[in-house]
Amino acid sequence: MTSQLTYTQQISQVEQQAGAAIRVSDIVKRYGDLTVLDRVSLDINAGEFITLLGASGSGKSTLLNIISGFNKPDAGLLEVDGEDFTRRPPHKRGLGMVFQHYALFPHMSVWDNVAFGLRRQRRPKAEVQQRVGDVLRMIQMDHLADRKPDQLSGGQQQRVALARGIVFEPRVLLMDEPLGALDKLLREEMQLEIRRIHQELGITFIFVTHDQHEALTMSDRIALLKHGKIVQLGTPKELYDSPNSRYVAEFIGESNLFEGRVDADGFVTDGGARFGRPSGDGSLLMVRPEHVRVAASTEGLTNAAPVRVFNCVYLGSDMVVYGRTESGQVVVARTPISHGVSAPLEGDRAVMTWATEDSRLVPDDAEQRQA
Ligand SMILES: Nc1ncnc2c1ncn2[C@@H]1O[C@H](COP(=O)(O)OP(=O)(O)OP(=O)(O)O)[C@@H](O)[C@H]1O
Repeated sequence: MTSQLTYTQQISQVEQQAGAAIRVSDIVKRYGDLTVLDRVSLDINAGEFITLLGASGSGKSTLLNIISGFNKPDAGLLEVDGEDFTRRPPHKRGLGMVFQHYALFPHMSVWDNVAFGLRRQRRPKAEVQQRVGDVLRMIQMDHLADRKPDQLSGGQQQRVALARGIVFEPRVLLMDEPLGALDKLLREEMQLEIRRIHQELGITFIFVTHDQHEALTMSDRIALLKHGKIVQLGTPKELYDSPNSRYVAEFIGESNLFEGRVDADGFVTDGGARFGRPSGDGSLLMVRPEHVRVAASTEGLTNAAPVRVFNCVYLGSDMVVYGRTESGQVVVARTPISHGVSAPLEGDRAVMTWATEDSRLVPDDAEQRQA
């Protein structure tokens, strides 16, 4: 709902909302000759879960730290619910933070770790009791309140760090790779847990990760950064289905990309193959592996890429088939395993095929820059 409101409308709704709206306008950050953030602008809706995604060094943490106040921009404006926060010190911003290195006090119990900040602010005892109890119940750690951090698993420690971030009832929670130190299973469990807590609290979450899968799982919207610029902003589905450049198509999920051009009869690849004309604009035809089927012959197919199979990977529920066309292009198909269908063998000839409506035109990076 909120994503359809204008920034001004959101501001007028602030009283009823737990989360704050954030506007980043033309933020620039430089270190010497290196421009780390290059006029970044971003509107974050109140109550939204937004992820800053990008490769290492793309500027995600720098942007997050400018929002938190731990870093100062060289130019640009930061507004929180319409108020200028650009130069406001971190402790006066009222934003919660969770880092990858949870930095819990080792000599204090879980309870005391969570209560620490509130006690330092000299909040009344009853309020501290109430809030810490509520938050520990929310993160399902109330039964471990007396434990010390070294008696907890990594996932449990991260829950405590999360509790410390939300116990102040901030209107925004900033998280910098909070799951980076956890193993895959725990990470996936915590992704769902953080998503649940977001829904329960209704506050704005800004989450930094370099893991595209994590971003797709958790976010309402994703801002994909490259070299200090947001190259695409959208819902996970928008970024996955309609990437605006080769970079985005390759960063988010797996993709088959054919270089070529549209002509009167459809799409012709640089290698001379003909395919149906997909929607979109650009000189790359993209089709995701899960939309590619492996067929035995080209007969009756609009989209047919004959290949020699060079690898076939069994993934339990799915099978991934890698083929190479005569011109050397790799085409990947990911299909659910069904009984009675045998996997192609390495060295087999096969035909990779897809429905035209499952493919899409994507601008190559240079075209996207011109646009
Ligand atoms: N204090 C600093 N002095 C000089 N350069 C810095 C400083 N802090 C960050 N940088 C540089 O700024 C760029 C962006 O860093 P940032 O930490 O924002 O990237 P990131 O996308 O969060 O990467 P990562 O995923 O590796 O943490 C990097 O090239 C980094 O080396």
